Amino acid sequence: MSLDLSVQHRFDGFALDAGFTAPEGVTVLFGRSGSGKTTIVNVVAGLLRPDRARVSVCGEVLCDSASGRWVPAARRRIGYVFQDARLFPHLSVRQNLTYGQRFSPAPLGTAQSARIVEMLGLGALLTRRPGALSGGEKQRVAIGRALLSGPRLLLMDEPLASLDEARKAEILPYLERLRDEAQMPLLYVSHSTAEVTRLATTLVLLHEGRVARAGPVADVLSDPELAPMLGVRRAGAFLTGRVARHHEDGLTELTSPAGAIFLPRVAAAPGATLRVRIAAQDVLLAAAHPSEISALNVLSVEVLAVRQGDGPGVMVQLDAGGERLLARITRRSAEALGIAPGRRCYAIVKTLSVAPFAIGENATADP
Ligand SMILES: Nc1ncnc2c1ncn2[C@@H]1O[C@H](COP(=O)(O)OP(=O)(O)OP(=O)(O)O)[C@@H](O)[C@H]1O
Repeated sequence: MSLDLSVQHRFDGFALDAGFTAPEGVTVLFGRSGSGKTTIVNVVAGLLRPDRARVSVCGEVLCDSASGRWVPAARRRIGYVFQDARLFPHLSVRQNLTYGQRFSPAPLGTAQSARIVEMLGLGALLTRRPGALSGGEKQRVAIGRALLSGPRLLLMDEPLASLDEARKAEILPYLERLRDEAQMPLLYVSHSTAEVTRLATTLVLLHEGRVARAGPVADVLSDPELAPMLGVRRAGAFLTGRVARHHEDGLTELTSPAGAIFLPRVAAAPGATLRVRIAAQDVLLAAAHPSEISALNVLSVEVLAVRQGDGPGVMVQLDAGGERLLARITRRSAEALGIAPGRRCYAIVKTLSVAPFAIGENATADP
């Protein structure tokens, strides 16, 4: 079950030339404004007929300019969730949910529909009108409506962008469940590194209409060569860890291949596996194990690569027990500490620098 895509298209002043494979799970299209994310989504949906393209979903060719094949949007069996929920205000949640089924070539049956209503927590909302729903609830209905039409692929174009932080936090666990249970590719456009960390299985980094890099999210986020495209302040990798215990002083302790990690308390139960995003600029490096220091997270690491920036900073890629971290330090410090590939040192991560929104459940990792 995958989406395979290659597309070339020109607008006045913009050329798109991109190709990638999106396997099951969430493939996030990430890149600056105007890098071509929505154009790609529109080609996959069948809303834009490009100059040249080949798009196939689960082996079925939907568009092939070489042979002239073009399956119209309505027959593609693709679900589309937009930034705004676009529900019908005069219909109940139940009627909104079933609306898409009327036009679908393969709508879900009653049992599967009930399963999706349960997965998205919509049971208690079925008789309400959209006007009586929060933004997060509306988006859950929009996702449910897309799923009930029986899609082979779900397209989500910044589905959280119109929500505040509280509503985002409310809907993310549902998206995680969808990722882990839907057994289809989800193509997801986002500007948010927190969403990428939390949801992505695969990351496609777009830069000026081209794929700068595509691959497993941990590999792409920890590549120091890509940091300039992400922006040095936004660059950072993540560690996966398992909740070991909640301490009485408000900290949660994770065990990870990199060592123990302490976080402000998270809601996840002991045993849950989490991804913890660690921004490169929040990591300090020390040649020796520091003593009498306030930071709780001190990880033994090995330098894998060093990337020199244009300014005074360098981006250092680190191996932490088999996982990858990035640290952004000054060139001056790197020279003083002898930071070079193969050098063993210590990465210090200030406990409270790990933002709660950046912590997500990750059913696929098993440290
Ligand atoms: N219908 C159109 N006609 C002309 N130019 C277009 C059209 N649609 C998009 N473009 C241009 O193509 C480029 C890519 O647009 P696209 O919407 O795919 O970018 P994006 O990465 O989704 O951006 P954003 O993050 O701001 O939504 C932009 O320069 C945009 O102005």
